Amino acid sequence: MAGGETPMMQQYHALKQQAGEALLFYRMGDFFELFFEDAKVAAGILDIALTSRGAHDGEPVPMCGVPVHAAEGYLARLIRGGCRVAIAEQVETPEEARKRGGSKALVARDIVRFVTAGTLTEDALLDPRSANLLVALAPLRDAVGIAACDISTGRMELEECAPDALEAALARLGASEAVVPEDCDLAPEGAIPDAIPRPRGDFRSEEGEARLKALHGLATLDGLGEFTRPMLAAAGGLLAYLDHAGRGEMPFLLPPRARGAAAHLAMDAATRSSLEILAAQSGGRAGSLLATVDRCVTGAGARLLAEDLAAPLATRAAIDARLAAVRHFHTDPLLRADLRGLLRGAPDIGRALGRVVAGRGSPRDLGQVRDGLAEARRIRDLLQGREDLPELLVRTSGALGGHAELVDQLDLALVPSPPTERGQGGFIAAGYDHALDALRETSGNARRAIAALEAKYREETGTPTLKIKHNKVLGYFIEVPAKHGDRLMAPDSGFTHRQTMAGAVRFNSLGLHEEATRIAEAGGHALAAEEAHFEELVGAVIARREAIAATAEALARIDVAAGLAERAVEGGWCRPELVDEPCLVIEAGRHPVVEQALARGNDRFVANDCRLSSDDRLWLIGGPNMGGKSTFLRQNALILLLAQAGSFVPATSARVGIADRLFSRVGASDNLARGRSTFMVEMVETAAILAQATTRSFVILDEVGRGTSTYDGMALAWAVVEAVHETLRCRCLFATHYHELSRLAETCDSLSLHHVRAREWKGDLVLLHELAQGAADRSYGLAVARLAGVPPPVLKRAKAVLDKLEKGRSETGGLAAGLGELPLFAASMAAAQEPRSDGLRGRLEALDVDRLSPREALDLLYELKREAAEPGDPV
Ligand SMILES: Nc1ncnc2c1ncn2[C@@H]1O[C@H](COP(=O)(O)OP(=O)(O)OP(=O)(O)O)[C@@H](O)[C@H]1O
Repeated sequence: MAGGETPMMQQYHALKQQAGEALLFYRMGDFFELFFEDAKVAAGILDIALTSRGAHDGEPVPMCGVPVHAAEGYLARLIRGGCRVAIAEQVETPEEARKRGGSKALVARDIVRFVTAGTLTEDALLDPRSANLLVALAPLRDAVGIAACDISTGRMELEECAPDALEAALARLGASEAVVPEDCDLAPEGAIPDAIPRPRGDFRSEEGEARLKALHGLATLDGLGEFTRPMLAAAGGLLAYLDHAGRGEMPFLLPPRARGAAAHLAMDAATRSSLEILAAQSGGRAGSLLATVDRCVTGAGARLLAEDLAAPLATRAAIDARLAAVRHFHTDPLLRADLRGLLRGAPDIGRALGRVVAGRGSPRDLGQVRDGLAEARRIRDLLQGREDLPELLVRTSGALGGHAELVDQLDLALVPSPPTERGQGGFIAAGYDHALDALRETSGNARRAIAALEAKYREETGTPTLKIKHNKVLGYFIEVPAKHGDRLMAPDSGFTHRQTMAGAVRFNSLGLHEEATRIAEAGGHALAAEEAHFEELVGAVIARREAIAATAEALARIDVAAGLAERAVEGGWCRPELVDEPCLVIEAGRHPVVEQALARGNDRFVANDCRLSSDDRLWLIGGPNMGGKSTFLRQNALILLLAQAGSFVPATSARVGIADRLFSRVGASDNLARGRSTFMVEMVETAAILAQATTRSFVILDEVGRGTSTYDGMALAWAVVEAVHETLRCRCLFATHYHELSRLAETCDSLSLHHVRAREWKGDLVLLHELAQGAADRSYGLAVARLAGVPPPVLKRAKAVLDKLEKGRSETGGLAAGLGELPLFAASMAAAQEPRSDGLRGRLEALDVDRLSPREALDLLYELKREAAEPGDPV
């Protein structure tokens, strides 16, 4: 700290040190000020003026500021800009400071909260249709614990995964903020770009267990589920960070749930992005599967749907339970319409509750809890009056009620539309508290008395322009235009002069003072009474927080089921049949996103069948560019994903064998940001499939190998198809341009050939988008190029080159000449794995170790080593 620093700057620097990397919002009166680098960063992001104040080390101090009343909007922009903000408030009034340290004393300030992307609860800062997750990662031995929470609704989940599955787990969660132990290098590059390092000691399992027990007042966690050490270590890191961010004020957290990996369909980051599940590859929600499927009428429903699609299920009973609920709403349009009507009016009680429990609730939040719970009860009545309700709906509707007492209390206590500001009062309903009513009556009477005074003074002074006004500085006062001022200035007028303005003079009077005092006193007491009621209502809500959160979750689940039913009716979707054997039999399947896009242009989507089964599990699909190969591949992956998420699917019938993992590699996309070439990405992703897929997986591969030279590409594609067929033995759709691969059908029993149809008509290419049996008869590259507007001279030249190449092919047998003589994949794998026999191995095998003296053993070891190092030795 510089020696000549003002006390304020000293205080600032001390706070900034605590704030660390976060921008420091330093409260000064009605503004939050930022200084030094913080000011430059904030001014840049917020596009506000950068000024300066005083000097530090002889240099002017850069400064910018935002008004406190508008701080939320600025905070939102800073958070979106990737910043974290520490809020330093004045923790005493200037009067208190003066009392404490004399007239020049500096008001004490302290950081009261860190605002970060993962710790938001404010409505204005959150997207109503997306969850906002904070995650903590704890590597422990050979596993990583993951703790994830959404403090806007209190949901918390713990899971554990292998380090190489971390990237996929993070891709599923899509957290807005992550914390990790300092000096840990588990981050798969780029997966958690801005992870915040926190003290290692926070990430200990004992710490996590102790914090969870303390938070939920439990002696043991056994009742909540089975938590592993890595899970608890991650929970420790998460809770410690929340404690730090809230400066000891913990946000709302429900008891954590353990997530088992086997319960869900696993998908890695590349699969998620290529299938465009929650976001299109262009970045936004528009064009994603979620956007096409989502018909939820509440924000909470939309959030739950996103979660369902991000983590589809892998157990039949759980999927069937969801499907039965969707079917119930699907077959009953009236019920669906009524229900959705009620849901539409239900406020987001999950998030309102989150704010209330975090101590940031407003009267409006209490009103939302009241209205949401009342609506939930209506929905329960609607559902529970019905017969043959599926089990999931019985269970969820059971969580909708039980709040009658609280709703009654809130109903009586609050006005119909309570304000977001609680400082002004006015939210407690008349009739709830007689003393409060009396105080309001008093101030109402006094207001009327003031109006009467105004009339009286006008008459007495003969000044019809006399007015009684009110402002923050003077309170109530009497005002007359300057030219009438003298009349009231007279010593015996009964008025006392207060202020002379350019065109008016202001006065006080005894009568006015008395009434004003009555108003102020009654008003102050009324505010205090309302505040006390607010606290008591908040207490009542907090006491039932877990039941309210369960209601919020039940409402979301019902909204998702009804929304999926609505979507199914709209698109003519069917209920899939889930089975355990590995098959995928889809009749007239469609790609929901492409179909919707085509419909906008009045184009029709051509539906196609898919029939994968144990003895026909690999389809090789050829055909022209733009023919619809990628679309077919993806639509089947999406149908499987939707089915396992518990949704109806865009097909006339679907029999889906439950998959454990879904892999999608569609096209080779550049990932320059991560410093890998197109082909490298393609191979890394293919390697991941070959390493991880099981017989229960479903894989779609689109033109693997196209990112390199023809020979290399075809050779790789060939070997990958063989490996999928022989080793992985999983269901797979494989699109390719390499005609030569069709020869694989001769050696691979469970592989069949298919193509997307096209026709040339009067020299033009007609793409039928229709899938047919058999290999593609020819390629249509030149025809597609013509369609795309490649100039005729270029096409003509290409045609000449093509003729020449084709002639060469027919003479030599082409690219695949000689491949027929290749040993089968299984045989070549067996050869590769056969134990190598050589001289060294032979000598070692023949050795009787027990009969060697130590000296002989050592000599022999030297000899063997020398032999091993000899050039040309096969070891
Ligand atoms: N079944 C279908 N019905 C109607 N239109 C379709 C269908 N399938 C694909 N299309 C249209 O054709 C376009 C190209 O489809 P797609 O990308 O699947 O072709 P492709 O065969 O994979 O092409 P390429 O080999 O060039 O990658 C799509 O954007 C869509 O507009």
